Amino acid sequence: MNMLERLYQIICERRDAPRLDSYTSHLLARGEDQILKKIGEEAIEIIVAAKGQGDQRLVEEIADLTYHLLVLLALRGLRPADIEAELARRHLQRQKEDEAPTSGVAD
Ligand SMILES: N=c1c2ncn([C@@H]3O[C@H](COP(=O)(O)OP(=O)(O)OP(=O)(O)O)[C@@H](O)[C@H]3O)c2ncn1[C@@H]1O[C@H](COP(=O)(O)O)[C@@H](O)[C@H]1O
Repeated sequence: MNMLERLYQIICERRDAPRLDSYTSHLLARGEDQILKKIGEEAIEIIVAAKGQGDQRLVEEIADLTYHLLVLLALRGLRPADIEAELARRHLQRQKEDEAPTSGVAD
C-alpha cells in the first residue's frame, strides 16, 4: 500500500471512529463547506509557494492540498481509486484518438 492509500485509510478510520485528539475528526465534524474552504485556501497557498517560496515549500503545500482532497473524498464516500479510474479513462480515450486513422484523403 502506498502512502496516499494508507493516509486515505487512516482518514476513513477517523471518519468512522472520531477521536478527540484528531484534526481530521474535527475537520470532518465541521462539514463539507469547511473542507471546501480549506481546499480553496490550500490551492491559493500552492500558488503563493510556486511564485517564490522554493520547491520544499511547494511540496509541503501540495501535500496539504492532497490531504484535504482525501478528506473530501472520504466524506463523500469516494475513493482515490475513483480518481485513478477517471485518469485512466481519459488516458485510454486519448490513446484511442491518437491511434485512430486520420480521416481525409490519402496521398
Ligand atoms: N497529513 C495530514 C495533514 N496535512 C495537513 N494537516 C493539517 O491541516 C491543517 C492545515 O493547517 P492550517 O494552518 O491551514 O489550518 P489550521 O489553522 O491548523 O486549522 P483550521 O482551523 O484552519 O482548519 C494543520 O492543522 C495540519 O496539521 C494534516 N493533518 C493530518 N494529517 C494526517 O492525517 C492522519 C490522521 O491524523 P489526525 O488528524 O491527527 O488524526 C495522520 O496520518 C496525519 O499525518
